[in-house]
Amino acid sequence: MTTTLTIRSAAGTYPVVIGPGILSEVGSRLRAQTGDPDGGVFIVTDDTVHALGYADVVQQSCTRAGYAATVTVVPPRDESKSLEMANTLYDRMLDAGIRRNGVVLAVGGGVVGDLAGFVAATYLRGIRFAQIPTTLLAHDSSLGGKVGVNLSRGKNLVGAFHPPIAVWYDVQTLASLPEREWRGGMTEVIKHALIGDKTLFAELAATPMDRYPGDDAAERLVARAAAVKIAVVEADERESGQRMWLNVGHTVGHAVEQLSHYQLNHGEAIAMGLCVEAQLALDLGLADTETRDQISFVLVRHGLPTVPPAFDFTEVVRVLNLDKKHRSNEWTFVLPVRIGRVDIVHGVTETALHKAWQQVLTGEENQK
Ligand SMILES: NC(=O)c1ccc[n+]([C@@H]2O[C@H](COP(=O)([O-])OP(=O)(O)OC[C@H]3O[C@@H](n4cnc5c(N)ncnc54)[C@H](O)[C@@H]3O)[C@@H](O)[C@H]2O)c1
Ligand SMILES: O=C(O)C(=O)C[C@@H](O)[C@H](O)[C@H](O)COP(=O)(O)O
Ligand SMILES: [Zn+2]
Repeated sequence: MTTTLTIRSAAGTYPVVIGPGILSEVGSRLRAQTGDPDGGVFIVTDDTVHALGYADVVQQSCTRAGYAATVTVVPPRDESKSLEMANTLYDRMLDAGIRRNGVVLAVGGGVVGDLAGFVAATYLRGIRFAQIPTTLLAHDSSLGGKVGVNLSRGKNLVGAFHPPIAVWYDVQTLASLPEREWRGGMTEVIKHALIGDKTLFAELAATPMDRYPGDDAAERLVARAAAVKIAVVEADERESGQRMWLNVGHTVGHAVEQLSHYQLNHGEAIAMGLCVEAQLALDLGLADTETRDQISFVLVRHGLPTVPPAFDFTEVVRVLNLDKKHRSNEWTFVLPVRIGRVDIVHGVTETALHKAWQQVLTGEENQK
């Protein structure tokens, strides 16, 4: 079985193909979509994914389809999402003779997708790229065209909106994901359910899916979560409003992820961020206790952490001040109001956040 969704973007409509066995079809799909075998194919992957052979399968399929394809491997995880690594990739692309009509293929998780997409967005002022996700979390990162790298002072502070020409998602790659990475990806699935699919949220609360559930179930799960993201991105591709919804849990979560020096994975940090932000929504009178508790319940059910490390709160504020959603003099958060609805809230104060942060850290919220 294969599910095909589409995303309408200002740059054109692109397919999101989800199913088993897609890796070995990438070359023929690329050929069918772009028609030309010129310009070169530049495949980016990380060490772990490379060792699993996924990039080689993609490369061989490209060669069969008539492309000159090279594979470049970066170290795994967020340390590779840097301007330095982007610079290394530009050099490799020049060495490989990649032209303006070349294509970058990102074979990996969100790190490879964000990095390779950023390089594609900027090399020769922008060339085409396709996302070939291999993590559950990448059902989120591969859609919508946000690409970028981190600076030492903050996450995703340099980037672009550069939609891929296609997302080819082979769910069979998810079978090799370590459970911790599967669970991290579940955070974004839960986030999408929270934003726009109450039925999925209820199903996740009733039945944990804390590891790879097999090809068909994985395909259905990815397609349902992706459908929420696609609807939001189509309504507001450049994040002038509604797309900020996808940032629920991320104002606090990104700060936690960075302050952990990326020892927490993105999904773990966002799970903690969701819990603090759910408490904040309750404190501000925007959500009720049941909503807050449902959110932490479903996260715990999927083996996710809900309490951030006891970072110095002034450090949290320092990092959080650089969040891209903030307006000049006030903080902007996206807060869960009820299951199926999040709101953009301007003017959140440090005092309010500190109270919510402390409550989650000390477990005091459980007494309320
Ligand atoms: N652009 C967006 O819209 C968007 C959305 C969400 C997250 N992100 C970004 O995505 C990144 C997190 O993505 P991620 O969680 O996929 O992390 P990741 O890319 O670091 O992958 C997680 C780990 O899993 C390994 N891995 C990948 N595929 C595997 C497989 N099939 N089998 C075994 N191991 C595998 C990787 O080598 C890595 O060690 C963060 O940088 C986050 O900021 C971006
Ligand atoms: O696609 C979006 O928009 C998102 O916000 C998805 C998030 O899950 C993702 O972590 C994204 O990278 C956050 O972007 P940022 O603009 O907050 O850096
Ligand atoms: Zn995220």
